[in-house]
Amino acid sequence: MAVKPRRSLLFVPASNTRALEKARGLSSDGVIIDLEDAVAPGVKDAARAQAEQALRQGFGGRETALRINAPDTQWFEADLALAARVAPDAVAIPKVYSPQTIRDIAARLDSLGAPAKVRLWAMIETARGVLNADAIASTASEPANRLDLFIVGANDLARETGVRPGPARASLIPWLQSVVLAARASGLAVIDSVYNDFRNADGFAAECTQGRDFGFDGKSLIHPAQIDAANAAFGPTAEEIAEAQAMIATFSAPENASKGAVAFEGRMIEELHVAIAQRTLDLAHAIAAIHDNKNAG
Ligand SMILES: CC(C)(COP(=O)(O)OP(=O)(O)OC[C@H]1O[C@@H](n2cnc3c(N)ncnc32)[C@H](O)[C@@H]1OP(=O)(O)O)[C@@H](O)C(=O)NCCC(=O)NCCSC(=O)C[C@H](O)C(=O)O
Ligand SMILES: [Mg+2]
Repeated sequence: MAVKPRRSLLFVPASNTRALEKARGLSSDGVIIDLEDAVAPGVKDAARAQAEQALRQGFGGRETALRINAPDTQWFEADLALAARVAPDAVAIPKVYSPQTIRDIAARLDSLGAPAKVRLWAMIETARGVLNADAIASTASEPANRLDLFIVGANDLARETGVRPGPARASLIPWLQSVVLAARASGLAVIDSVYNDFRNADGFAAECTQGRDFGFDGKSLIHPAQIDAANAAFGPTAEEIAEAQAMIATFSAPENASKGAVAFEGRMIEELHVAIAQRTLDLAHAIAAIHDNKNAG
C-alpha cells in the first residue's frame, strides 16, 4: 500500500477565514478543517459554508479532512451531508467510543453517495474510546470499512478522566501506547495529540520526539509554528535515508543472496530490517511528491 505522509496534520478552525487561507501556503502534510470544538455554537452554519468553499478550492493536493461534530449533536447531519457533498480525503469523527459509530457513519456515507475514497479518522479521546480502541480499530477488517486512522485527543481525555498529564505526559503513557497498539494491530495509521502551549518550541520538539518513539506516524497541530518541528521529528533524516539505501544495497548484494541474516555496519540485519528501510525510502519519496505538487500548484 502507498505510504501517506502524515508527519503534521494542522487543525484549522472552519470559522477562521484568515487561517483557512493561510493553511493553503503552509507545509503541513495535511489539513483538518474543524467544525467541532474550535467553532463556537453560534457560528457553526457560517463555518460549514466556509469549510465547503475551502475544501472545494483544495490544499494543493495535500490530504484534507473535515472534523465534524459528534453524532449526538444538532450539527452532525448537516456536517455529514457536507462531507458527502465535497468528498474530502477523510471525515474525522470526534469522541469515538464504540465500533458501531464507525459502522453507522460508514453506512450513512454510503447512503449519501460519498465515494469510497472518503475515509474515516476516529478521534480516540474518551475513557471508553481508549478501552474500546481494539474493537473500534477492528472494524477496519469489515467489508464496508472506511476506517484508516486514529488521532489521540489528550485534551478531552484529561477533561473526562481528571488525569494531569504531568512532565513528559507520564500519566498518559499507558493510554497513548494502548491506542498505538490497537491501531497497529488492525493496520491503521495513528496520530499523536495536539500540544496546546504553541509558543513553547522546546517543549513541542520534545513531545514530537516522544511521540515518534511511541510509534505515532505524526502529530496533530494547532499552529503554523509547529509544522517544521513535526515534519523534522516524524520524517526521515538525510542520514536515515542514506542508511536505508546502504542497507538495501548490502542485503541484496550477490554475496548475500543465500543469507537470511547479514552483517551491516557491525549489526545483524534481516528481511524485516530491509522492509523498514524500504518504508523509510517510500516515505521520503511520498513527502517529496506531495510538497512538489503543492509548490507546483
Ligand atoms: C491557538 C490559536 C487560537 C492562536 O491564535 P493566534 O494567537 O491568533 O495565533 P497567531 O497570532 O500566532 O497566528 C499567526 C498567524 O498564523 C495564523 N494561524 C494561527 N493558527 C492557525 C491555524 N491553526 N491554521 C492556519 N493558520 C493559523 C494566523 O491567522 C496568523 O496569520 P497571519 O494573519 O498571516 O499573521 C490558533 O492558532 C488556533 O485557532 N489554532 C487552531 C485551534 C483548533 O483548531 N482547535 C481544535 C483542534 S485541537 C483539539 O480539538 C484537541 C483534541 O480534540 C483534544 O481533545 O485534545
Ligand atoms: Mg477533543
